[in-house]
Amino acid sequence: MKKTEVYILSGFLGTGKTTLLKQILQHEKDSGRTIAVMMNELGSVSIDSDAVDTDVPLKELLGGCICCTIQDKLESQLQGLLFDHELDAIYIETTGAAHPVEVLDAVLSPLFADKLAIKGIITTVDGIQWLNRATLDPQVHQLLLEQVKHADLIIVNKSDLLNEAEKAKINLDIQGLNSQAKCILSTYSKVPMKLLQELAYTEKAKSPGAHVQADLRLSTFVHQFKGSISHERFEDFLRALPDSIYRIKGYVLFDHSQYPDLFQYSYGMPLYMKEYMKMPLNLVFIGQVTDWSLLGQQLTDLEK
Ligand SMILES: Nc1nc2c(ncn2[C@@H]2O[C@H](COP(=O)(O)OP(=O)(O)OP(=O)(O)O)[C@@H](O)[C@H]2O)c(=O)[nH]1
Repeated sequence: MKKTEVYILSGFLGTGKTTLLKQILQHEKDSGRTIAVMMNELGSVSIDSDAVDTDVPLKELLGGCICCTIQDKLESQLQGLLFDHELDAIYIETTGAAHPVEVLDAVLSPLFADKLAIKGIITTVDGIQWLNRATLDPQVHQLLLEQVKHADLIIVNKSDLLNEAEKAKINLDIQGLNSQAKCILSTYSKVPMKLLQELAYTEKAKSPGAHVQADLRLSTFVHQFKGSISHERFEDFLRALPDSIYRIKGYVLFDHSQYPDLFQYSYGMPLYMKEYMKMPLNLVFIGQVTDWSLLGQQLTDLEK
Protein backbone atom coordinates (compact mmCIF):
# COMPACT_ATOMS: atom_id res chain seq x y z
CA MET A 1 0.00 0.00 0.00
CA LYS A 2 1.38 3.40 -0.98
CA LYS A 3 1.59 5.78 1.96
CA THR A 4 0.54 9.41 1.80
CA GLU A 5 3.46 11.77 2.36
CA VAL A 6 2.97 14.37 5.09
CA TYR A 7 4.86 17.66 5.19
CA ILE A 8 4.50 19.98 8.17
CA LEU A 9 5.07 23.68 7.59
CA SER A 10 6.12 25.18 10.87
CA GLY A 11 7.47 28.61 11.74
CA PHE A 12 6.43 31.75 13.48
CA LEU A 13 3.57 34.06 12.51
CA GLY A 14 4.39 36.01 9.38
CA THR A 15 7.62 34.20 8.56
CA GLY A 16 6.52 33.11 5.07
CA LYS A 17 4.69 29.77 5.44
CA THR A 18 1.80 30.70 3.13
CA THR A 19 4.20 32.19 0.57
CA LEU A 20 6.06 28.87 0.62
CA LEU A 21 2.88 26.83 0.40
CA LYS A 22 1.79 28.67 -2.74
CA GLN A 23 5.01 27.68 -4.50
CA ILE A 24 4.76 24.10 -3.35
CA LEU A 25 1.19 23.86 -4.64
CA GLN A 26 2.22 25.17 -8.04
CA HIS A 27 5.07 22.67 -8.21
CA GLU A 28 2.84 19.76 -7.20
CA LYS A 29 0.26 20.81 -9.78
CA ASP A 30 2.95 20.87 -12.49
CA SER A 31 4.12 17.43 -11.37
CA GLY A 32 0.57 16.08 -11.65
CA ARG A 33 0.42 14.77 -8.11
CA THR A 34 -2.75 14.63 -6.03
CA ILE A 35 -2.38 16.57 -2.84
CA ALA A 36 -4.42 18.09 -0.06
CA VAL A 37 -3.82 20.97 2.31
CA MET A 38 -4.73 21.47 5.93
CA MET A 39 -4.50 24.97 7.27
CA ASN A 40 -4.68 25.76 10.91
CA GLU A 41 -5.34 29.30 12.03
CA LEU A 42 -5.91 30.63 15.50
CA GLY A 43 -8.67 32.99 14.42
CA SER A 44 -12.19 31.91 13.56
CA VAL A 45 -11.97 33.20 9.98
CA SER A 46 -9.52 31.85 7.45
CA ILE A 47 -7.22 34.44 5.95
CA ASP A 48 -4.82 32.35 3.93
CA SER A 49 -7.14 29.83 2.24
CA ASP A 50 -7.22 31.91 -0.98
CA ALA A 51 -3.69 30.66 -1.53
CA VAL A 52 -5.07 27.23 -2.36
CA ASP A 53 -6.68 26.48 -5.75
CA THR A 54 -10.26 25.25 -5.65
CA ASP A 55 -9.29 21.89 -7.16
CA VAL A 56 -7.04 21.02 -4.21
CA PRO A 57 -8.88 19.45 -1.25
CA LEU A 58 -8.54 21.91 1.62
CA LYS A 59 -9.46 21.43 5.25
CA GLU A 60 -9.38 24.41 7.48
CA LEU A 61 -8.96 24.13 11.19
CA LEU A 62 -9.98 27.42 12.66
CA GLY A 63 -10.33 28.89 16.11
CA GLY A 64 -7.56 27.02 17.91
CA CYS A 65 -4.21 25.38 17.59
CA ILE A 66 -4.03 21.81 16.27
CA CYS A 67 -1.50 20.93 18.88
CA CYS A 68 -3.90 21.61 21.73
CA THR A 69 -7.51 22.78 21.52
CA ILE A 70 -8.64 21.21 18.26
CA GLN A 71 -6.64 18.01 18.09
CA ASP A 72 -9.74 15.79 17.75
CA LYS A 73 -11.00 17.85 14.85
CA LEU A 74 -7.67 17.41 13.09
CA GLU A 75 -7.91 13.66 13.52
CA SER A 76 -11.37 13.42 11.99
CA GLN A 77 -10.52 15.79 9.14
CA LEU A 78 -7.36 13.89 8.27
CA GLN A 79 -9.27 10.64 8.36
CA GLY A 80 -11.85 12.16 6.02
CA LEU A 81 -9.17 13.30 3.57
CA LEU A 82 -7.52 9.88 3.52
CA PHE A 83 -10.87 8.15 3.07
CA ASP A 84 -12.21 10.43 0.33
CA HIS A 85 -9.09 10.89 -1.81
CA GLU A 86 -6.14 8.88 -3.08
CA LEU A 87 -3.49 11.36 -2.05
CA ASP A 88 0.20 11.54 -2.86
CA ALA A 89 0.83 14.15 -0.20
CA ILE A 90 -0.76 16.30 2.49
CA TYR A 91 0.71 19.67 3.44
CA ILE A 92 -0.16 20.94 6.89
CA GLU A 93 0.36 24.63 7.58
CA THR A 94 0.45 25.07 11.32
CA THR A 95 -0.19 28.20 13.34
CA GLY A 96 2.98 30.02 14.30
CA ALA A 97 2.26 29.04 17.90
CA ALA A 98 2.54 25.30 17.40
CA HIS A 99 5.28 23.17 18.92
CA PRO A 100 6.61 20.55 16.46
CA VAL A 101 6.29 17.61 18.89
CA GLU A 102 2.65 18.47 19.56
CA VAL A 103 1.88 18.81 15.88
CA LEU A 104 3.37 15.41 15.06
CA ASP A 105 1.44 13.99 17.97
CA ALA A 106 -1.80 15.46 16.62
CA VAL A 107 -1.19 14.22 13.08
CA LEU A 108 -0.20 10.66 13.93
CA SER A 109 -3.48 9.20 15.06
CA PRO A 110 -3.15 5.47 15.76
CA LEU A 111 -6.30 5.03 13.65
CA PHE A 112 -4.38 5.74 10.42
CA ALA A 113 -0.70 6.43 11.26
CA ASP A 114 0.31 3.36 9.24
CA LYS A 115 -1.08 5.03 6.09
CA LEU A 116 1.13 8.11 6.46
CA ALA A 117 4.81 8.71 5.72
CA ILE A 118 5.94 11.76 7.66
CA LYS A 119 8.46 13.37 5.34
CA GLY A 120 9.52 16.19 7.56
CA ILE A 121 9.10 19.47 9.34
CA ILE A 122 9.95 22.57 7.32
CA THR A 123 10.47 25.64 9.47
CA THR A 124 10.48 29.17 8.09
CA VAL A 125 12.35 31.81 10.07
CA ASP A 126 12.12 35.58 9.67
CA GLY A 127 15.77 36.68 9.57
CA ILE A 128 15.26 40.00 11.36
CA GLN A 129 13.01 38.45 13.98
CA TRP A 130 15.65 35.79 14.58
CA LEU A 131 18.34 38.40 15.19
CA ASN A 132 16.05 40.22 17.60
CA ARG A 133 14.77 37.07 19.30
CA ALA A 134 16.18 38.02 22.72
CA THR A 135 13.57 40.78 22.89
CA LEU A 136 10.69 38.30 22.55
CA ASP A 137 8.65 37.02 25.44
CA PRO A 138 10.70 34.12 26.97
CA GLN A 139 8.05 31.52 26.09
CA VAL A 140 7.79 32.74 22.52
CA HIS A 141 11.57 32.79 22.26
CA GLN A 142 11.71 29.19 23.47
CA LEU A 143 9.12 28.12 20.91
CA LEU A 144 11.12 29.77 18.13
CA LEU A 145 14.16 27.73 19.22
CA GLU A 146 12.15 24.49 19.36
CA GLN A 147 10.76 25.05 15.87
CA VAL A 148 14.31 25.37 14.57
CA LYS A 149 15.77 22.57 16.68
CA HIS A 150 13.27 19.98 15.46
CA ALA A 151 13.15 21.00 11.81
CA ASP A 152 14.35 18.87 8.91
CA LEU A 153 14.65 21.87 6.60
CA ILE A 154 15.08 25.46 7.80
CA ILE A 155 14.29 28.36 5.50
CA VAL A 156 15.70 31.68 6.68
CA ASN A 157 13.34 33.96 4.84
CA LYS A 158 13.17 37.69 4.10
CA SER A 159 16.89 37.68 3.32
CA ASP A 160 16.32 40.79 1.18
CA LEU A 161 16.21 42.66 4.49
CA LEU A 162 19.55 41.26 5.73
CA ASN A 163 23.15 42.29 5.06
CA GLU A 164 25.92 39.76 4.48
CA ALA A 165 27.18 39.83 8.09
CA GLU A 166 23.66 39.22 9.41
CA LYS A 167 23.14 36.33 7.01
CA ALA A 168 26.38 34.72 8.18
CA LYS A 169 25.46 35.21 11.84
CA ILE A 170 22.04 33.61 11.43
CA ASN A 171 23.53 30.67 9.57
CA LEU A 172 26.04 30.10 12.34
CA ASP A 173 23.39 30.38 15.10
CA ILE A 174 21.13 27.90 13.37
CA GLN A 175 23.93 25.45 12.62
CA GLY A 176 24.74 25.52 16.34
CA LEU A 177 21.16 24.60 17.24
CA ASN A 178 20.50 22.06 14.52
CA SER A 179 23.44 20.95 12.46
CA GLN A 180 21.54 18.04 10.90
CA ALA A 181 18.97 20.06 9.03
CA LYS A 182 19.65 21.83 5.78
CA CYS A 183 19.47 25.60 6.30
CA ILE A 184 18.84 27.83 3.32
CA LEU A 185 18.46 31.59 2.87
CA SER A 186 15.51 32.77 0.81
CA THR A 187 13.47 35.71 -0.37
CA TYR A 188 9.72 35.23 -0.56
CA SER A 189 10.28 31.61 0.51
CA LYS A 190 11.78 30.72 -2.86
CA VAL A 191 13.65 27.47 -2.42
CA PRO A 192 14.56 24.69 -4.84
CA MET A 193 11.71 22.19 -4.60
CA LYS A 194 14.26 19.41 -4.82
CA LEU A 195 15.09 20.16 -1.14
CA LEU A 196 11.61 19.07 -0.16
CA GLN A 197 11.83 15.93 -2.22
CA GLU A 198 15.16 15.17 -0.57
CA LEU A 199 13.46 15.05 2.80
CA ALA A 200 12.37 11.61 1.69
CA TYR A 201 15.99 10.55 1.57
CA THR A 202 16.43 11.56 5.20
CA GLU A 203 13.82 9.01 6.06
CA LYS A 204 15.64 6.38 4.04
CA ALA A 205 18.84 7.18 5.86
CA LYS A 206 17.00 6.41 9.07
CA SER A 207 16.35 2.85 7.99
CA PRO A 208 18.05 0.14 10.04
CA GLY A 209 21.82 0.22 9.92
CA ALA A 210 22.04 3.10 7.45
CA HIS A 211 23.94 5.35 9.79
CA VAL A 212 24.59 5.53 13.47
CA GLN A 213 24.84 9.15 14.45
CA ALA A 214 23.33 11.31 17.13
CA ASP A 215 20.28 12.83 15.50
CA LEU A 216 18.48 15.68 17.18
CA ARG A 217 15.61 15.76 14.78
CA LEU A 218 12.29 14.24 15.56
CA SER A 219 11.38 10.98 13.97
CA THR A 220 8.38 8.73 14.16
CA PHE A 221 7.70 5.04 14.10
CA VAL A 222 4.54 2.96 13.88
CA HIS A 223 4.37 -0.61 15.15
CA GLN A 224 1.43 -2.85 14.34
CA PHE A 225 0.70 -5.61 16.82
CA LYS A 226 -0.79 -8.77 15.40
CA GLY A 227 -2.37 -9.87 18.65
CA SER A 228 -2.35 -9.58 22.41
CA ILE A 229 0.67 -9.05 24.67
CA SER A 230 1.43 -9.37 28.38
CA HIS A 231 0.71 -6.20 30.34
CA GLU A 232 3.58 -6.91 32.70
CA ARG A 233 6.11 -7.34 29.92
CA PHE A 234 4.82 -4.19 28.23
CA GLU A 235 5.45 -2.27 31.48
CA ASP A 236 9.00 -3.70 31.59
CA PHE A 237 9.50 -2.50 28.02
CA LEU A 238 8.31 1.01 28.99
CA ARG A 239 10.61 1.20 32.00
CA ALA A 240 13.62 0.46 29.80
CA LEU A 241 12.83 3.18 27.26
CA PRO A 242 15.36 5.99 26.75
CA ASP A 243 14.48 9.64 27.50
CA SER A 244 14.66 10.41 23.81
CA ILE A 245 11.17 8.94 23.34
CA TYR A 246 8.73 11.80 23.90
CA ARG A 247 5.38 10.33 23.04
CA ILE A 248 3.73 6.98 22.48
CA LYS A 249 0.08 6.48 21.74
CA GLY A 250 -2.08 3.83 20.27
CA TYR A 251 -4.08 0.72 21.00
CA VAL A 252 -2.68 -2.23 22.90
CA LEU A 253 -4.54 -5.50 23.46
CA PHE A 254 -3.50 -7.20 26.68
CA ASP A 255 -3.74 -10.95 27.25
CA HIS A 256 -7.20 -12.09 28.42
CA SER A 257 -8.86 -8.79 27.39
CA GLN A 258 -11.60 -8.67 24.83
CA TYR A 259 -10.91 -5.11 23.67
CA PRO A 260 -7.73 -3.04 23.52
CA ASP A 261 -6.70 -0.19 25.81
CA LEU A 262 -6.02 3.25 24.43
CA PHE A 263 -2.50 3.86 25.63
CA GLN A 264 -0.80 7.24 25.94
CA TYR A 265 2.68 8.00 27.16
CA SER A 266 4.05 11.46 27.51
CA TYR A 267 7.53 12.22 28.85
CA GLY A 268 7.68 9.01 30.88
CA MET A 269 4.07 8.93 32.18
CA PRO A 270 1.89 6.04 30.93
CA LEU A 271 -1.91 6.31 30.83
CA TYR A 272 -4.42 3.58 29.93
CA MET A 273 -8.08 3.90 28.96
CA LYS A 274 -10.33 0.94 28.28
CA GLU A 275 -11.94 0.78 24.85
CA TYR A 276 -15.23 -1.02 24.20
CA MET A 277 -14.70 -1.95 20.59
CA LYS A 278 -12.08 -3.38 18.28
CA MET A 279 -9.40 -0.90 17.21
CA PRO A 280 -6.38 -1.16 14.88
CA LEU A 281 -3.49 -2.25 17.10
CA ASN A 282 -1.18 0.54 15.99
CA LEU A 283 1.33 2.03 18.38
CA VAL A 284 2.83 5.37 17.33
CA PHE A 285 6.19 6.62 18.66
CA ILE A 286 7.67 10.13 18.48
CA GLY A 287 11.23 10.80 19.58
CA GLN A 288 14.77 11.70 18.71
CA VAL A 289 15.73 8.27 17.55
CA THR A 290 17.96 7.50 14.59
CA ASP A 291 17.33 3.79 14.31
CA TRP A 292 14.00 2.36 15.40
CA SER A 293 14.84 -1.23 14.45
CA LEU A 294 15.86 -2.36 17.96
CA LEU A 295 12.67 -0.98 19.44
CA GLY A 296 10.64 -2.60 16.68
CA GLN A 297 12.27 -5.94 17.48
CA GLN A 298 11.49 -5.55 21.20
CA LEU A 299 7.84 -4.94 20.36
CA THR A 300 7.73 -7.95 18.08
CA ASP A 301 9.30 -10.04 20.86
CA LEU A 302 6.50 -8.98 23.23
CA GLU A 303 4.10 -10.99 21.07
CA LYS A 304 6.04 -14.22 21.48
N1 LIG B 1 10.39 41.65 2.53
C1 LIG B 1 9.94 40.39 2.46
N2 LIG B 1 8.65 40.11 2.78
C2 LIG B 1 8.24 38.81 2.72
C3 LIG B 1 9.11 37.78 2.33
N3 LIG B 1 8.42 36.61 2.38
C4 LIG B 1 7.18 36.89 2.77
N4 LIG B 1 7.05 38.24 2.97
C5 LIG B 1 5.83 38.95 3.41
O1 LIG B 1 5.63 38.65 4.77
C6 LIG B 1 4.24 38.57 5.06
C7 LIG B 1 3.90 37.23 5.73
O2 LIG B 1 4.08 36.17 4.81
P1 LIG B 1 3.19 34.84 4.88
O3 LIG B 1 3.67 33.92 3.83
O4 LIG B 1 1.74 35.19 4.90
O5 LIG B 1 3.63 34.33 6.31
P2 LIG B 1 2.92 33.20 7.23
O6 LIG B 1 4.03 32.56 7.97
O7 LIG B 1 2.07 32.33 6.39
O8 LIG B 1 2.04 34.09 8.16
P3 LIG B 1 0.85 33.61 9.18
O9 LIG B 1 -0.16 32.90 8.32
O10 LIG B 1 0.41 34.90 9.75
O11 LIG B 1 1.49 32.73 10.19
C8 LIG B 1 3.53 38.76 3.74
O12 LIG B 1 3.13 40.10 3.65
C9 LIG B 1 4.58 38.46 2.70
O13 LIG B 1 4.38 39.14 1.49
C10 LIG B 1 10.48 38.11 2.00
O14 LIG B 1 11.30 37.29 1.67
N5 LIG B 1 10.82 39.43 2.09
